[in-house]
Order: sequence, then C-alpha cells, then structure tokens
Amino acid sequence: MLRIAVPNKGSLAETAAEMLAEAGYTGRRDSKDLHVIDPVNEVEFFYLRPKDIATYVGSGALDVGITGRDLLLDARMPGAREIERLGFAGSTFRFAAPTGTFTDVAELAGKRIATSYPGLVDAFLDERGIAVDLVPLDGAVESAVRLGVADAVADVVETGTTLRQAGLEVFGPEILRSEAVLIAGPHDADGTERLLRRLRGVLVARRYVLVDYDLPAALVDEAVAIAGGIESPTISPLRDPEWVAVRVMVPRASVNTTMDELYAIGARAILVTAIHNARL
Ligand SMILES: Nc1ncnc2c1ncn2[C@@H]1O[C@H](COP(=O)(O)OP(=O)(O)OP(=O)(O)O)[C@@H](O)[C@H]1O
Ligand SMILES: O=P(O)(O)OC[C@H]1O[C@H](OP(=O)(O)OP(=O)(O)O)[C@H](O)[C@@H]1O
Ligand SMILES: [Mg+2]
Repeated sequence: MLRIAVPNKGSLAETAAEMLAEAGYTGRRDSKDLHVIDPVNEVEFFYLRPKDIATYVGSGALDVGITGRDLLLDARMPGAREIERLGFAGSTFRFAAPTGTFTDVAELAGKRIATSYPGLVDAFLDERGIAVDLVPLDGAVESAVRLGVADAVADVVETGTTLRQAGLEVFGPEILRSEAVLIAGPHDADGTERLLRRLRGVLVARRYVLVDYDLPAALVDEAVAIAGGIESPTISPLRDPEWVAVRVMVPRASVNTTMDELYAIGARAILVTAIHNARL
C-alpha cells in the first residue's frame, strides 16, 4: 500500500481531495477521519496538518504527500522533494510593511519580522547575510505590525487584499512562488508512478479541452501553427475531399482566442468538449 499524506484542513484540503477523487481514489467521508484505506487502489490516506506533511514524508514515515511548496521549504526536511506541480493554491511569498517604510531587504537587519514560515524566511535572509529578529506566529500575520509585535511581515500573498486591508505594501524581491505540489520521501515507493500518472491525467483534464473543427485541407499547416496540440492534431478525411476534420487539445484558458483565430483562417463547425480524464 502506498501511504499518502493529504491536507486535513486549510486552503489546500478541498482541492486536494477533489483531485484524488477525480483520480479514482476513495477518500474520507467525514472531515474528522484521520486515516482511510482504499484497498481497491492499494493506497492509504493519512489526513494531516499541511504544515506537518513534509515532516512525515521527509522522514520516510509516509511515502508521498500533497502540500504547498512554501510549506515544503519551510520544513527544511532534506529527505522530502517536490515531484509534481499540482496547479492550484498558487501564491507568492513576500515581505511587507507599512507603505513607505522599507524599500530593500537589507534594511531589515536588526528588525522584527513576523511570519508563520520561519524556516523559509530564515533560509532566505541567511543566504543574504541579513540577521533579523524573527517573530513566529500561527496566522493572521498581517496584524502583527499594527499590533506592535513586528516591524514587517513575511507571508503568503495571493490577491494582496489582506495586505491592503492591514495597510501594508510588499517590498523587496519575491521570496518564492508557491503552489500545491506532490512531494516524495527519501525512498522511491511502489505505486508512486501510478499515483503520479493518475494525477497528471486529472491535471490534463482540468487544463485542456478538446476542440473539433472542419477545415479546408489546404489550410492544415496554418491551423496547426495556431493550435498544435500536446503531440500532434488528429486529421480525419471528410466526405468532401477538399475538407478535413481536425481534433486537437487546447489549453482551456486560451480556448476562445484559439477559436477566434481558427475561425479567421476558415475553420468552421468548431466544437469544444470537456475532457473528464486522460492518460498521456
Ligand atoms: N490565499 C491563498 N491563496 C493561495 N494559496 C494559499 C492562500 N493561503 C494559503 N495558501 C497556501 O496554503 C498552504 C497553507 O495551508 P494551511 O492550511 O497551512 O494554511 P491556511 O490555508 O492559511 O489555513 P489556516 O486556516 O489553518 O491558516 C500554503 O501552501 C499556502 O501557500
Ligand atoms: O493575498 P490574499 O488574497 O489576501 O491572500 C493571502 C492571505 O490568505 C491566507 O490567509 P488565511 O485566510 O489562510 O489566514 P491565516 O493568515 O490565518 O493563515 C494567507 O496567510 C494570507 O494572509
Ligand atoms: Mg493561512
């Protein structure tokens, strides 16, 4: 059985559970379940705090896990490594302070920095030889400056709304770009490849749609330059020998632009279909 660590709550939990369900696994029915066995797929799920997942996986207690890249780096577990990006919970990790206070990280020397990612911040500042006074907090870090326990913060920024509301502004370089990732431990466990292939299938289904259209055969090269697919489009003959049918995978995010461009060169009957699952 492959032993998989899954976030039990927080920003990552819901999408992680959805992806595993789409990949065919039977997850927990109750949000209080801590351990679920899926005998058909030969996996065991352990529902853990996202912050702890790298510790379990890096130590070899569990084989693989879903966590954030920021949490993985914060844990500083040499045995844990990222093996796949999972394309959700995208964020940046930034320094922030009241507007106009700091412009450069070097100015942080000797200052109090509040963060719930002390490992990550310490590693970043250490590399640059900047010694600060870290103030470890559990969350809602943005309030730390206003409440007088810190001069600046280092935290997850997605839309920037939380920072703005707290009267803070980012400064200095991006510490990190994070997203949810699949991590593995020091040993290659049996079944990891299968999980990876299944999750990649789910990612493809989420990221791509199928586009079918009819096209004058003479325009195929032009059409393929617009939408080349993942490997190569499928071209099928039509009853009219001057025309062909084309089927191609297109990124969901840009499908309307692609349709406009295909139509403009002469493609007609352009149809878009969702992909439920894939194995590439
Ligand atoms: N607003 C957000 N947008 C995108 N990703 C986020 C956001 N907030 C947290 N994350 C990501 O979620 C992970 C942290 O999950 P965790 O469950 O520890 O924190 P949380 O979602 O803030 O939950 P909690 O309510 O316990 O603080 C990190 O990888 C982080 O980058
Ligand atoms: O840039 P934004 O879109 O505002 O998102 C970023 C905020 O979201 C998360 O907070 P969360 O709600 O999880 O609370 P927490 O600080 O207690 O973790 C994160 O810690 C930031 O505070
Ligand atoms: Mg949070």
